[in-house]
Amino acid sequence: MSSAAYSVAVFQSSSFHVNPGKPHGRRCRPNLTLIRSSSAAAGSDSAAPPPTKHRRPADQNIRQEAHLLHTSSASPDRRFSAKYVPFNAAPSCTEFYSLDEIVYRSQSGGLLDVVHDLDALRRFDGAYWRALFDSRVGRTTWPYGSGVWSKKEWVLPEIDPDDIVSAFEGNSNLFWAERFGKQFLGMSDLWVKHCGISHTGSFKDLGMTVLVSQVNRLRRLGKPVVGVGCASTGDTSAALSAYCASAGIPSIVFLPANKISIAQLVQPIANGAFVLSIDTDFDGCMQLIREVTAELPIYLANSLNSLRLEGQKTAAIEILQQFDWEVPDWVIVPGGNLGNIYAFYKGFHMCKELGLVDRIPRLVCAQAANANPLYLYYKSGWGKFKPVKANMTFASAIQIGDPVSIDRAVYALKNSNGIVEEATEEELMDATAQADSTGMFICPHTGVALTALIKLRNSGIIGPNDRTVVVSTAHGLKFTQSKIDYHSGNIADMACRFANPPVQVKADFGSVMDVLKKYLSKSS
Ligand SMILES: Cc1ncc(COP(=O)(O)O)c(C=O)c1O
Ligand SMILES: N[C@@H](CCOP(=O)(O)O)C(=O)O
Repeated sequence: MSSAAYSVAVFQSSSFHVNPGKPHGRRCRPNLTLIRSSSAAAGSDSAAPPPTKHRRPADQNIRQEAHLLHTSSASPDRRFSAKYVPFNAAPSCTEFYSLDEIVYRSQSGGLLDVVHDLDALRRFDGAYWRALFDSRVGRTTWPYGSGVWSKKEWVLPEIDPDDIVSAFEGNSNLFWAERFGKQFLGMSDLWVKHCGISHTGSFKDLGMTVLVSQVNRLRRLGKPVVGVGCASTGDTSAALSAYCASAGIPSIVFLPANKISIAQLVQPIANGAFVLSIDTDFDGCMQLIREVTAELPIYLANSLNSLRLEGQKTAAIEILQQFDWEVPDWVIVPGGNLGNIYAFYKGFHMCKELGLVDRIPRLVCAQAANANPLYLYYKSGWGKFKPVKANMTFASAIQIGDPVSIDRAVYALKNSNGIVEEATEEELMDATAQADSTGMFICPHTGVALTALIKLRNSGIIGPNDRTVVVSTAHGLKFTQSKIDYHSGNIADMACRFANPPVQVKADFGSVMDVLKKYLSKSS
C-alpha cells in the first residue's frame, strides 16, 4: 500500500467516514461507515503479544495525514463552500466575496456575514450531521479533535487541514449547576457552559482558531498579510497572540491602558505579541485598529471580521450536542462588542435549518449597567441606537460603549424572541460570589449573565423547570483581583454581602481552637 493510501485508510479507521462516492438524497439515512482499524480487522492470535499499533507511517504526523485526505479527489469537503455576503441583505442582493479576499465591510459600509451553501449541506439530513459531529467528539484526529473543527463542514469547509491552527479548543464542559440552581433559584435544570475553560481562558479561542487558520492560508496564497491585529479588553488579545504564536505569525494588540486585568495583560506579552498600551478606552482602541488595518497590511482580528463568528457559533451547536440534540429553553450570554450573541443565534439557527433540531432557544443578552448601550436600545423599544461612554466595571472585558456588532445582536434577539437585561456592579459581584460559593469560580461577566437569570427568574419570565444555559465566557482565574477586592470588603459603596475573608489567627493551639469552635457552632 502506498503511504498516501495507507494514511487515508488509517484516517478512516479513527472516525466515521462519509462514503464520498455516494451522494445522499435528503431523506436517505446517513451513510456512515465505521471502518475498523487494520489491526483489529486482521484478527489476532491470543497467544501472541498484541501488535504494536502504528496509526500512520512513523515519518508522518496527523496534520500531513489529514492534508493527504483533503487533497485526494475523494475528499468529502469538496462538496461544501462558504462566502462573505452583506449582513442581512435583501434576497435580491448579488454582492459577495470569496473568503480568500481581505474584506471586512460591504460596499455600503455595513457588516458582512459568512454564508454557507445550505443546499449542498441539505443533501445530508439532520440525522447524518448529528451522527457525524457526535462521532468526532473525544478523538485526536486532525483537525476534528477540536470542538470547532469537528464541525469543519459548517465552519470553513474549503480550508486545507494543513493550514489549520488549532489547540483542540471547544468541547468545553456543560456544567450542571445543581446547587446554585436549587439554593438560589429553585431550579433543577440549570447549566453553565464553561467556554472559559479553554486554551487561553475564554471563548475567544473558538473564533480565533478560525481567523488565524484563514490568515495562515492567505499568507500561503501570497496575500499581503504581515501581521494580525486587534483592539481588546483582554481576551481577544490573549487568544490572538497565542494562536499567532503557534503559527509563527506576528500579532499586534491595542489595549486600553490600565483597564484590563494583569492576568490578561501578561498573556499577549508572554506570547510575543507587539503590545500597545494606549491611553484610551476599548472603543478608542477599536477606532484606531480599524484605521490602522485600513492603511497597513495588518489583518483585523476583532469580531467585526465575520470569520470569528463562524468559530464562536460552534458553542451553540455543542450545547445542543451535549443535550443529546434536545433544545434548551433559554441561553443567556453576556454581551460587550456583541459578536457572540449573534454567533450563538447563528449556530442554533443553522441546526434548525439543517434539520438537527426543530426549534431554537430564547436568547438573553446580559450587559453591565455601566456599559449598557444594547440594554438602553432594547428598553427604548429598538427606537434609535445611541452609543454610550462605557464606565468602569468589574466586568472589564465588556466595558464597551459602541459595539461593532450592534446590528447582528438586534437581529439575533428579534429572531429568537430574545430579552436584554443589565446588572449593577453590586448585583454582578454578588452573583459571582454566590456562584463561587457553590463550587464554581466564575468571571464577573458570567456574574452579569447570572444576574440576568436571577432577575428573569424572580419576575417569573424564566420558570423553575425551564432548561436554562448560562454561558460562562472567561476563566475566573483571569479576574482574581476583583474577587480579592470583594472578599476583603474593599469596594466603595458595596456591601459585599457574600464576602468570605480569611481569619487572621495567632500561631497557637488555643487561638486556633477558639476560632474553629466559633465557626463550627455557626455552621451547625
Ligand atoms: C469574558 C468576556 N465575556 C463576554 C464578552 C462579550 O462578548 P461579545 O463582545 O462578543 O459581546 C467578552 C468580550 O467582549 C469577554 O471577553
Ligand atoms: N471582550 C473583547 C472585546 C473585543 O471583542 P471582539 O470579539 O470584537 O474581539 C476582548 O476580549 O477584547
